[in-house]
Amino acid sequence: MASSSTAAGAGAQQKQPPVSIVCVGMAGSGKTTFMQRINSHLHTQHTQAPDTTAPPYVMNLDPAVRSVPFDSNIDIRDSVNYKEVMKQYNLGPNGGILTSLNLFSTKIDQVMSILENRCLPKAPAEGDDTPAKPTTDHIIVDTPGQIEVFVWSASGSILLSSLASSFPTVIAYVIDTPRTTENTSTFMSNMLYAISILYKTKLPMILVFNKTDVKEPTEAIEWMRDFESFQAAVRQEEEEEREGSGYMGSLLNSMSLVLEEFYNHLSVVGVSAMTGDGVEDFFRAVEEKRVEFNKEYKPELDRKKEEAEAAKAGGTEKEMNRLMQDMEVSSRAKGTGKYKRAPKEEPETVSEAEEMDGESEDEARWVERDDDVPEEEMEEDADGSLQARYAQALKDESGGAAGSAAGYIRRTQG
Ligand SMILES: Nc1nc2c(ncn2[C@@H]2O[C@H](COP(=O)(O)OP(=O)(O)OP(=O)(O)O)[C@@H](O)[C@H]2O)c(=O)[nH]1
Repeated sequence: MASSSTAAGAGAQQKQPPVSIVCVGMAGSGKTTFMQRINSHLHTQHTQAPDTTAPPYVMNLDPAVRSVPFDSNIDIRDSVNYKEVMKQYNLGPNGGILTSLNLFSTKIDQVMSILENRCLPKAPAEGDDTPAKPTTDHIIVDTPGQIEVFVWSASGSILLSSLASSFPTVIAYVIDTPRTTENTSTFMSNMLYAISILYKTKLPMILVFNKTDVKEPTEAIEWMRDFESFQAAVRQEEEEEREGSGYMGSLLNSMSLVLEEFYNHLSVVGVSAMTGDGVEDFFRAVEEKRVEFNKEYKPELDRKKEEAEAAKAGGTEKEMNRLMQDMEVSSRAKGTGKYKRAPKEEPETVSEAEEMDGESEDEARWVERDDDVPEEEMEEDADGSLQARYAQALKDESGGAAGSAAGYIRRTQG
């Protein structure tokens, strides 16, 4: 406990943003029990060291859960009624969860501003040297048991990327150890699931082997660290005819070689959400991943964000230029704006007509609207106000995060 509390306390004094821990895992792996355990661990820590630690900020993103055994600061069920969504849109359970998440993610702007307000360290008043008391050091997030609905949906991506853009974010992939280590193929299936989540979310991941009170993850960890021991287990299963054909065995063997690189990117801890065993190891891994996030993931995320913003700004500018070109052409053609035509004076005498013919074509056809107005002001008046209005309209169209989130969902979900 000492090391994790020290890390949390030191983090607070340097005014680091809290780390957000997103718990994902298959149904029944023990996510909710694990959430309850880490929540109570952080509360106990805060009771013991109130000046250097803070209780966590808790979010529940599972719309279908009937009751959660911990208090949530933000609960998706407060904004979306899962049962109503199913009824109204005539959906099944998974469609209901997906649509509820989609509806919730259209409010991501509000959610993020609450999170930032409550969880980011406040800047001290000028001249105030006292170390800031942490608001919170951890944001913990529970997700639906249907992992694919969360990880593979547009709304899941929006929620995760929004979190990661404001806070160091870590995925805690909770695994049911006794079931996963039943045999090599179940183990491999679970690892492939983890790999798909790692590559989809592009966030640092901790493999949490849960239920260690029932079975220690020693075997699983050995399989990850040493592919030869995994291959030996595959051979043994084949000999015992536990796992069917040789084809399956050679596939598993090849996979174990391929996955070696993936395993190197992970932190692995064994915990028992039931007894609390291993929770300190988990928080040590979180601190490691926080550092890794800031060093490796954040620069990449920032680069992507800048690229997206530049592309958006570039796109808007291009649109604006095209629009302005169109406007110039049409105002030239129509004789409006700065190309407004002077009312044509009819020559009253032949000499007047000759004089008028002698004027340069430009002078005769295109005259400034008001000679007393400086040119820059004129341009602004003629085109600028319109330009500003169009720029505003384009800005409005591209929308804030919520607008773009809604658009993104519409586009990706059809
Ligand atoms: N023995 C043991 N049982 C556990 C542990 N953690 C969870 N369980 C049990 O596993 C079952 C599922 O736990 P939950 O926390 O509901 O799992 P979940 O992943 O949230 O499940 P969903 O809500 O369906 O996604 C429950 O019966 C828990 O009591 C543990 O560390 N040890």
